[in-house]
Amino acid sequence: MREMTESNGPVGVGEGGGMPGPTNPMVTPLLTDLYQFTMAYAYWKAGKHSERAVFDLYFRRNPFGGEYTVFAGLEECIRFIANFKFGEDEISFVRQILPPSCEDGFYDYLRGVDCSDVEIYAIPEGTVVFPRVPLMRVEGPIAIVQLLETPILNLVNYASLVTTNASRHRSVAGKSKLLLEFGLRRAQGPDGGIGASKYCYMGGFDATSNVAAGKVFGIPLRGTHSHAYVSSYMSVDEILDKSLRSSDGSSTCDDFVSIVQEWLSRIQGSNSLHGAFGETNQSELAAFTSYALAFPTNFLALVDTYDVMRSGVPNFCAVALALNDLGYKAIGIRLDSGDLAYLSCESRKFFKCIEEEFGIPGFGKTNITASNNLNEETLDALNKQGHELDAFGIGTYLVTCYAQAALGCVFKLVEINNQPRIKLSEDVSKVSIPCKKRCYRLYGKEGFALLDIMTGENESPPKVGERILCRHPFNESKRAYVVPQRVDDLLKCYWPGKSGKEREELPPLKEVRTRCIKQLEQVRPDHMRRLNPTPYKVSVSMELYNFIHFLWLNEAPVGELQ
Ligand SMILES: Nc1ncnc2c1ncn2[C@@H]1O[C@H](COP(=O)(O)OP(=O)(O)OP(=O)(O)O)[C@@H](O)[C@H]1O
Ligand SMILES: O=P(O)(O)OC[C@H]1O[C@H](OP(=O)(O)OP(=O)(O)O)[C@H](O)[C@@H]1O
Ligand SMILES: O=C(O)c1cccnc1
Ligand SMILES: [Mg+2]
Repeated sequence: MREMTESNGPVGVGEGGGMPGPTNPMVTPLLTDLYQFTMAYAYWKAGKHSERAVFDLYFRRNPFGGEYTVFAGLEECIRFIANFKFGEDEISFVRQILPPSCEDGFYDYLRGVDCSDVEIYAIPEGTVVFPRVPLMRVEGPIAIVQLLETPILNLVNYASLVTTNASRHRSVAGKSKLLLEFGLRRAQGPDGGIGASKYCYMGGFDATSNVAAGKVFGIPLRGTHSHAYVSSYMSVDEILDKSLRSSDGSSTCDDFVSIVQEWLSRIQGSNSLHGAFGETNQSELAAFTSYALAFPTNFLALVDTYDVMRSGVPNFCAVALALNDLGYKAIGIRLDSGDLAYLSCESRKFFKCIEEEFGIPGFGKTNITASNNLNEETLDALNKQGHELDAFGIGTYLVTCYAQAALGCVFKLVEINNQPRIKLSEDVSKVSIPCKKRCYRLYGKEGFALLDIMTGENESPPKVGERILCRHPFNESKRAYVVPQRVDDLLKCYWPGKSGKEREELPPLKEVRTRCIKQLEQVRPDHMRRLNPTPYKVSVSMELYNFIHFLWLNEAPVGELQ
C-alpha cells in the first residue's frame, strides 16, 4: 500500500504527470463500480473505446435546505487522474472478475491506459456553486472517462457536502468565533475522518483535533482534555512535583499547589462571590492543577465533570489566578453539557467578578469554549438566546453531515464524437443539459453575482456592459435580460491532456480556504440565509435553450393514444 501523501505546497508538473497520488492510497483505478469495467470492455469489443466523450459532473439540488454549495475535492481528482495507471496485480484482478470469454486484447489495452489524452475543466476548488452548472467537465476516450466516473464522484460528493456543511456552521457562528472540528471519533471511518478535517478547514473552520490531518494537510491543531483526565484524579496528594518556573524563568515556585489552594480560599471568601459556591471538588482541583503544571502556557479546563458553577469554574479560576501570579495567562474553560447559553453567561459573570475583585486585567475575557452535539440549529438557538461563548468544538453533526446524507453529484454524457447527447426523464429536473458548454457568472452593479449562464462551446462569451438574454433551461416563461458589470469564465483547464492548453495551478489548502471564505462573503445574503433562502438563478443562452429543446423533441418518441 502507498502511504498517505502530504499536500502542503502547490502541486507542480514533474515526472509521471508530476503530482503526488491521492491522499488516500485506497484511491486506485479499482475504486470504481464493476459496471464501469463491463462497459469499458463492451466499448473495446465494439471498437468504440477511443471515441471522444464529454461528461459533465454536476448536482441537482443544494444540500441542507440551502441555496448554495461549495465545490471541493478537485485537487484529489487531479492527483488521481495524474497517476491513473493499472498495475499488473490490478489487471489480473479485473481478468478474474470479468467472464472468461473476455478477450486478452482488452487487458493489453488496460495495461496501456492512462489519462494523457483526458482533458479536465473545472470550477476552482472552494468556489460557491449552484445546481446544474458543471463543476467539472471531463473529456477523453469514452472507455477511460467511464472508468473515472465513480472515483471522481466519490472524491467530489462528500468533499463538497462537508465543506458546505462547515461553511454553514461558520455562517451561523459568525466570523469572530473560533470553530474547532472534533469529529474524528464519530466520522465514517478513517477516510471520513481525515476528509472531514481537510474540508471543514476549507469551509471555514479554524482548526482540528485530528493529528493526522494536521500532519498531512498542515491544518492547525487544537484541543483541550477529556472528562477521563479530570476523573482520573482522586486528590491533590497525587501531585508529587509541585514546582513551577515563572513564565519569564526568573524564579521557581516550589509549591504551586499551595498557591492554588490559597487562591481558592480567597475566591471563596471574596465579597462579590461570597455564597456563590461552597466546597469545590478537590479531585477536580487536583486534575486542573496537574494539567496547569504540565501546560502552564496553554491551560484550558473542562469544567463540567462535577458541577460547572459550584466546582468547575471556581476551581479553574483558582488555578488560573495561581498561574497569573507566575506570569502565565490561562486560556479558558470548556463546557460540554447542560444549558450552554446559561452556563456561558454565568461563567462570564464569574470571570468579570474575579477581574474586578482581584484587579486582574483581561480576566473577564477568559475564553469559553462549548461542545456537546452542536449543529447549525443549536448554534442558531444559542445566538437567539444570547451567550458568552467564544469557541465551538463540533464533531458528530458536522462530519457525518447528519442533516443531509449525500450531495448527489452526477456524471452525465453530454457529447460523443462532437454529437451532443441528452438524457431525458419524466422529472424535468433530471433532464441533462447537452453539449460541451461554457459557463459564466454574471455580476451586477452592486458587486453580487446575478446568475450563472451556460452557453454552447462556440458561442461568443457574454461581455461586460452588453445585454444578454438568460433563459431558464426548461421553463419557457422564465427569462431575464442581464447587463453584466463583470463576467467570470467559470471552467478552467486543470488537466490539458493533449490540447496544449495551459494548466491551472492547484493552490495550497490554505489559499483554497481563503478563496472559499471570500466567495461566501460575496454571495447575496438572501441566497445564504437559513430560512427560505432565495434560489440563485442558473440559466442558459437563447441558442443553447433552443438546441436543448430541439434535441429533446428529436430524442423523445411521440406517444400514440388508442
Ligand atoms: N441553550 C441551549 N439552547 C439550545 N440547545 C442547547 C443549549 N444548551 C445546550 N444545548 C444542546 O442541547 C443538547 C443537550 O443534550 P443532552 O441533554 O444529551 O446533554 P446534557 O445532558 O447537557 O449532557 P450530558 O448528557 O453529556 O451530560 C445538546 O445537543 C446541546 O448542544
Ligand atoms: O458532541 P460532538 O459534536 O460529537 O463533539 C465531540 C464530542 O466528543 C467528546 O465527547 P465524548 O467522546 O467524550 O463523549 P460524550 O458524548 O459522552 O461527551 C467531546 O466532549 C464532545 O462532546
Ligand atoms: O480536544 C478536545 O477537547 C476534544 C477533541 C475531540 C473530541 N472532543 C473534544
Ligand atoms: Mg460530549
